[in-house]
Amino acid sequence: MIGTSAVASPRTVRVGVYQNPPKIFFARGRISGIFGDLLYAIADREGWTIEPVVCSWRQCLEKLQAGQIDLMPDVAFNKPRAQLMDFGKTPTLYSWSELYRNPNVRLMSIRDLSDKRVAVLSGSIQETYLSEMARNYGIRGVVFMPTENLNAAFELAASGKADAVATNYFFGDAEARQYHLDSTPIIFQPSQLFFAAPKGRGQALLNAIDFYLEQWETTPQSPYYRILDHWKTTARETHIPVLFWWGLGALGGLLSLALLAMWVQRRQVLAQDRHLRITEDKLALILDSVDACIYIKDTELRYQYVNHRQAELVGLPAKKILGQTDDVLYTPEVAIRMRVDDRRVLEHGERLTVEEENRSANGVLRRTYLTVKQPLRDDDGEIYALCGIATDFTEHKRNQQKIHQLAFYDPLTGLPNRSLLLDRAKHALDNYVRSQSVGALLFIDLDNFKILNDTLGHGQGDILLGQAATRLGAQVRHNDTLARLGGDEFVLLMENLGETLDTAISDVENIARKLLQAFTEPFQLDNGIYNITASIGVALFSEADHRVEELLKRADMAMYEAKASGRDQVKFFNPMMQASLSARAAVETELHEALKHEQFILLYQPQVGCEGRLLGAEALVRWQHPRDGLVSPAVFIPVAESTGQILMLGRWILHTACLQLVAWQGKPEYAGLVLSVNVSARQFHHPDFVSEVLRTLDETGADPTHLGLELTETLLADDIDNLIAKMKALKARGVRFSLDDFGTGYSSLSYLKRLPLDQLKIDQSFVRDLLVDPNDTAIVRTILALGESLDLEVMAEGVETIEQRDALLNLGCRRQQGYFFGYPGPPEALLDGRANAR
Ligand SMILES: Nc1nc2c(ncn2[C@@H]2O[C@H](COP(=O)(O)O[C@H]3[C@@H](O)[C@H](n4cnc5c(=O)[nH]c(N)nc54)O[C@@H]3COP(=O)(O)O)[C@@H](O)[C@H]2O)c(=O)[nH]1
Repeated sequence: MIGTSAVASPRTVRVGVYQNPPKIFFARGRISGIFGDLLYAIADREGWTIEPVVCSWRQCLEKLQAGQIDLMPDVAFNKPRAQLMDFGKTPTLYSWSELYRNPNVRLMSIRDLSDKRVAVLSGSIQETYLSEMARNYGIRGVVFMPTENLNAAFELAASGKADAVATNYFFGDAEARQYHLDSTPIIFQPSQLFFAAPKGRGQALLNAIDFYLEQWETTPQSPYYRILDHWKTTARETHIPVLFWWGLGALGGLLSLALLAMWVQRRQVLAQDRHLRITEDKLALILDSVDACIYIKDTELRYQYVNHRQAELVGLPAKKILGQTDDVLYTPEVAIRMRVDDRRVLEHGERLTVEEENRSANGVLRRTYLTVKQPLRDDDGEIYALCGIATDFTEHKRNQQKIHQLAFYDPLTGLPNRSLLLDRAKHALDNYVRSQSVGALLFIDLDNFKILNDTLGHGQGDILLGQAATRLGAQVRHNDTLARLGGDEFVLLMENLGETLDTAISDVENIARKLLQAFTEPFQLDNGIYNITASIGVALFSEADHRVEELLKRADMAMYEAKASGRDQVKFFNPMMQASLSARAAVETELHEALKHEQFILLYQPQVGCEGRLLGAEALVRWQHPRDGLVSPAVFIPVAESTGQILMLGRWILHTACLQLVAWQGKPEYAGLVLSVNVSARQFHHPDFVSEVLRTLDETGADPTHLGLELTETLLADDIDNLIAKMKALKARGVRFSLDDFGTGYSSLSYLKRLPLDQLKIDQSFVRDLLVDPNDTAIVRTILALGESLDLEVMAEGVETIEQRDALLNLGCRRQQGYFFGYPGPPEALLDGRANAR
């Protein structure tokens, strides 16, 4: 995620480590725990080598001040410490402290601390804070028992040598169970935990740590959250970032303390405490200034206390709320839901965290609250009330939804994107394995969408895609997932189609037909209407091997079959397609060997002009397969193109053709011939294509003016300016260009005019039916006229009979190629063949 390093200086960083799991501890020679993992994640990116220095908390503090270590993790910020060491800007964790008691000791409020022995980590923030608190509250006789490490403190409390132990919540919650200590309601001092460095000597390290923390803490997928997750500190069920929980926890801790103090004061009646400095009024002031709704309800669910924010939410003054129940304040649905939750708290003593959606007082603004409800107990542990703290997290929720939307939905159509589809498909397949209820994946691809994009522009293409998504969406069942994979590709995932294959197939067929019908009406674009069709490939779950990728591949193959059969069709994946897929995979594997051992040859087919004069030849590659003999390029060129092997093969073909040209240059009868070489789109688009051709010409010494490159119309679909630039660079050296298979694809006239072409080659399909289909005659005539107006030569290919030859001559097409003049053969055969004879 991070592209640049914060400081980028490789160095050894000495880090103090002490036992305080899960935040930090030393295990197997490494620093472990949340701080440890974070530090290593940062060190990996910064090139730091971490050198752990094991020490007790106090020793670590001393070493840090003496500059014997460079970093100390897990240090709570306070002003005195800030005099002695430097802190980063971004807190690493948010925590609070808590007291854990020996089960034989009664410890319900801070007042009970009187004459108690409290074990604390020596020099810790808990020691300082508790002694200050005891002094402020006038609590006498508290004896602090400082220990070198937290485990020793817990041991003291467990063995009865101390009555309680004070520690941070992270460590305490996990350890208290092991030592059979009970947690108490006494929680205090929310704190922010940092990495600290020696005063004035570690700013660069802290900056680097801040750099990562700042970014990671605002990014849900970052290492920060992964690490917290790993140490089980995130609240998975609500997917709320851990920071939020810590913030809420800290607030909760503070408020609980305040509330508790307030109620304890009230209940312990003015009792003995003349020393109590914090009055109820002051606490109410604090509670009113907090940005959260706080309330207390008695066991009859009547409000006993509401703070200012809660009164605002309800829209009544606090005194009008007191004594009321939710039935009077909220809509019946909200009141019922609240009552159910409140009962759980009061009757079962549960501490609940619930997400609530309430309307504001004026009933218009809908806000989302994260509410913590907890029971309040008296000295005997009896529940006498509940306390609720509701934090408005509407903004957070909105942001969360935005992030989710961006991550899993396609912005153009609002449909699920590829990630969400893959996730749902995986669940669907898992479900299929369990239930055997058939499902299907339909791959929907718009026909010739590229033409729309290229001719009317991407803006119009987007409009059509949006409308297509709406039309498709209207046809699908509620529980199915319609997704957009990208471009003009949509996928429909259908589940629970029943257990018999026959019904499933007919259901899928029905839906697929409806999807095709959705395209029968023209689409309304900005400047008029546009007709388009779609092709659909279907793969059924029952046929797949339970892998999403395989299922997608099969549906994709079936979709291509639908296109090959004339488009606007539905095809189901069948084993024949699988066979062709396997054969293709075999070709791909064998091509590696073939390229390594140069198992290819070039054959040359004559191209003739007036009176059958030999003008040149087209080089056509063949694979001399050691087992299968001569293999047609129709079998292996498409595979080589899709795997990229065409790049290596193309280089060999060009090199061999150039060597042939050089051989001809020495022989007068061949010297004037032009040799045409087919170039695939992938080859041409390679950034080094031009330099490779020029280098081959230079290395072989072939005359560039006798080399022709045959490009296909598919090339014109991509970045035309780049295409023209490349052609011009080669043209400058004299290389010639033909547009092959002309008439089968689509070529915009404006493009054609800009391309530095020499020749159009009429596709053989038009020549084949020239004598029987007047349309083909018209097409050939049009291409010839086009060639004339653009000043381009026109060559017809696929001429097999004398009648075709004559018909072409009559139409004015003098340049011809085809079996009638000669089959592709060895170079010597060019002059021996019929080319000469005709
Ligand atoms: N990128 C590269 N592609 C190549 C190369 N060599 C061939 N190919 C492409 O493979 C496809 C099949 O080629 P091939 O089997 O060689 O067929 C060519 C001719 O043999 C065939 N042809 C020629 N005359 C006739 C005829 O009278 N009748 C008839 N039925 N077929 C005939 O046409 C093919 C030539 O097509 P074209 O290239 O479009 O001029 C084919 O797409 C080749 O392009 C290579 O080296 N690189």
